[in-house]
Amino acid sequence: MKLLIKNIKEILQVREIAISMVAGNEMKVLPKLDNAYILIENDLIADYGTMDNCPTDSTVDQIIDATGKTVLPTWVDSHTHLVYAGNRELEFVDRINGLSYEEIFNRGGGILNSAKKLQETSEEDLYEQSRKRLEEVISQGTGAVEIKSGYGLTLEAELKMLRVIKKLKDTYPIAIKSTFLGAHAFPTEFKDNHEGYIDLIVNEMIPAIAKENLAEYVDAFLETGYFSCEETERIMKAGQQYGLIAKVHVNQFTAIGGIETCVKNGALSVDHLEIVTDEDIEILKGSKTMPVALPTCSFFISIPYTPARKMIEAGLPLALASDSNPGTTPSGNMNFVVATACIKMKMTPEEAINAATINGAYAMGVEKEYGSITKGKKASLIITKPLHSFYELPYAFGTNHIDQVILNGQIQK
Ligand SMILES: N=CN[C@@H](CCC(=O)O)C(=O)O
Ligand SMILES: [Zn+2]
Repeated sequence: MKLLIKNIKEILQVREIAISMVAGNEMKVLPKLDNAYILIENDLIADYGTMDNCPTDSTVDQIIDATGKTVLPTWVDSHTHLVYAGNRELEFVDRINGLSYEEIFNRGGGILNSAKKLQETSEEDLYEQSRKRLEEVISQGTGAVEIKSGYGLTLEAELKMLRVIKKLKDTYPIAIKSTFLGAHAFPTEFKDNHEGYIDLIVNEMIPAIAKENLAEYVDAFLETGYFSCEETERIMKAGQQYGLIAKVHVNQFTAIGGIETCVKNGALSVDHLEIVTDEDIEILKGSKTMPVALPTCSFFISIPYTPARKMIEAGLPLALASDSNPGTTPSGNMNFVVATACIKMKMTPEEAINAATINGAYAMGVEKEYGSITKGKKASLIITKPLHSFYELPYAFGTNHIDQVILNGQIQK
């Protein structure tokens, strides 16, 4: 099957030679091609170029005329919790009325509230609720997504979440990576027995998950009041023994040395980073760990934004992800993530698009297949409506600019 997209006004993120990520000043550059075509063969990008070299219509099976439109790789959302049960609208109103995220958690709300709901929800119902959110983000241009467990907090409920993620993976053309986040919060019964819960994670949950091959990554909420550096380190090390690489929630509210712990343990990414110290930046500089910012979480719960300018100017890479979850970011819309990063974090559109494509792909280990327009990569593309320029994507932040989404060569409805 050959699909030709022709008369494209501009193709963004064209990388003739595959790269794994961009850092520092390189993030300002978003290579593009004007008046161009892309040829898709089955699920892959077979070729691209300017219109003077476009293949003739008779050599292909299907043609899309993209006159006036922009084509870019689908978003890569490397941090979500989009499998969950119910929602937390009441806590949203509690926060409007003055309670903080921390106060709500201390009253038994927050993650524990979502865990209670999920434990009472059947696997079928959980799948049904979650697939709607997955379909929504696909229509919003996401072509690869990481999904975490962490609203189960018992062996049985964590397995239920991970099986739902697996079923989504087997059913939809979007690329999915799965992360075990049993260390999201201490269940009430382990409130005063942290060691007991870590023992359960290390001795029972991780081996059971590995046996069913249900996760690629392991995560923890490394934060004051949640998991300490030492507790997280124990979990990362246990994960390593089963081939699970760490991707960790860290520095959302406080800096307690978590970034150093994660880098030391070979974490693929450190995510949130609303609070970042100079020392953290130095530690990240010498590492292969991708920092990941979640600006729509900052937006929704009114906490500081990741200091993107400072980090990029120090030479670091940065990825952007949605954090889609019922508590701090009930949205998986990567278009809004990119716009928020430009508007609130002062990232340029070029930096933000790099962060939400190739750097996101690195942060979830799919950079060889996704994140750029490169021959041989998966044909997962966004075709926009006609735009004045691609700056309109973050500028007109409330407009749906997406005309069509193609995932692995398949046009989505
Ligand atoms: N901060 C930790 N975990 C999620 C939120 C969890 C929740 O409130 O349900 C996050 O990344 O923001
Ligand atoms: Zn998260």
